Amino acid sequence: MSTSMNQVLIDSRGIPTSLRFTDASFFIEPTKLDGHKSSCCAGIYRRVKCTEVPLRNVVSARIASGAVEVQYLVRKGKESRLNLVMTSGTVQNEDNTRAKKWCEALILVAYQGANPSKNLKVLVNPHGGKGKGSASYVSKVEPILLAAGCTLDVTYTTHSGHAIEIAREMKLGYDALVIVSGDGLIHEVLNGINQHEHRNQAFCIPIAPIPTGSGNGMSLNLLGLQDGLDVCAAALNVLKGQPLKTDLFSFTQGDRRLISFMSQTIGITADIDIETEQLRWMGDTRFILGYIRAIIARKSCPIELSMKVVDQDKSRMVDVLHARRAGESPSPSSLPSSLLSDDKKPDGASSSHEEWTRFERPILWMYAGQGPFVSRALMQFPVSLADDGLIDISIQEITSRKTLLRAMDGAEEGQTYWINTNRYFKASAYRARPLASKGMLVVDGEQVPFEEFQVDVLNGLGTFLSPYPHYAPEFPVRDIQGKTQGTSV
Ligand SMILES: Nc1ncnc2c1ncn2[C@@H]1O[C@H](COP(=O)(O)OP(=O)(O)OP(=O)(O)O)[C@@H](O)[C@H]1O
Repeated sequence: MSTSMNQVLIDSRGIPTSLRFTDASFFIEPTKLDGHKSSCCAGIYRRVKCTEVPLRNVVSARIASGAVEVQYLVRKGKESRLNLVMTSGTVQNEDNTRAKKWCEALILVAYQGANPSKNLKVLVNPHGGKGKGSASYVSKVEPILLAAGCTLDVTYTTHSGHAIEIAREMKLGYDALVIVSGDGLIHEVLNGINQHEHRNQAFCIPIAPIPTGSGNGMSLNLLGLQDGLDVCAAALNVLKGQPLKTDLFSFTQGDRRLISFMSQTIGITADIDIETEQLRWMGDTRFILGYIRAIIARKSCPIELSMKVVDQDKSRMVDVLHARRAGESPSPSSLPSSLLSDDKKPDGASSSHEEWTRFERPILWMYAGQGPFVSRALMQFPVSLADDGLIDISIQEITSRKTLLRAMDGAEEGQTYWINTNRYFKASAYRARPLASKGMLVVDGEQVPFEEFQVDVLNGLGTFLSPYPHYAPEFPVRDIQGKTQGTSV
């Protein structure tokens, strides 16, 4: 029997079990005597069932009262969500000191040398999404964070705007801000940080969303489609994620300045958010219902829109995205000159990204922002990069009801789609002004009166925890006709 440093033998409820790890996985291998009872055969073991756990899913390993305890996250089935489980057993043929060393060695590789015991500020919104934030936090998230030995400073928000106050006054010593809610609370936290006495330092504390809101766009962008709505996967990201720098946006309207981290939207897409507020209990289905309602009404949105356009060629945007994912360095300040060549100038107008270009056509909606998903059913910015210094602007010109409804092909459970809007731009800034009666626009879920405003990019000011060096990979993209545009955009 191997007694290598990477293995210990335990007695797990009467079953001799080997625990070992490699560079990639942790293995639990129950063993039993191969048909013999004689002690002379005690060394001959037959493996009965082996469990392999990715090392990343290992949360804790320790010795407690002479027993080894390892906690880790596993899925019951390929498609199912993660759950925290524990394997434990008394140490066999080993002394406690060696088993303790084994636990330390496992944690060292499972955390790649990082400290598992983080100092965390946790904000829980009991009101977000279907109202299950508190229950999910207590039953699923907190046990994972405590298992890792984290120190938790938890606040349950009591009113709208509460998270702004907390973030504005918070201490700077936290390793991360854990936001148990949807995108709306992240928006509040970033706006609180923006008013912090030590703003720049506060912006460096990474934010880790735990998806208990309606849309949970940021969580989907960081964790991907499979894990983006899984609170246990998000808790694991708190422990194991690496800081990902993201652009933020400065939204200026008169004297008012807001930080936006995800999106600003005007027209039908804003109405969807506003008019389905009372359907919060439906989760993200409320957006699909709202979309159908809005398309039937098909209200136009008369605005004057000007942008500092950097690119408007979708296929080139996909190429740039792939190049960045393949490791090419970002080039926000040195955009390829080809992007600005004469044949690609927007609407034939003369343009460099320092010049304003007017978009003159009548529209149904405008969605500007970053991060592929705004909700599970809506991949609004599939070619978005986290820190390219640009804002993606998607504009739906007025078109037939039939064409618009066909976008719903992609809005099935587990499906995503790119509303193949008539126009998609990357810009360094934009301005919008209502041309008719003013309504509301929506900034990261916050309703704001639609009056003239300007948005500028704050390059790389935001920090989120992420398992990936970019937004999560492999977003399948469908266009409005339901045709696949690419599978790993
Ligand atoms: N205790 C509370 N009672 C009422 N509202 C609250 C409370 N705490 C926070 N809020 C407000 O709840 C709003 C909605 O939260 P959040 O946006 O996180 O969830 P959501 O809208 O369901 O999700 P998403 O933005 O992902 O669609 C926040 O903008 C915040 O102002």
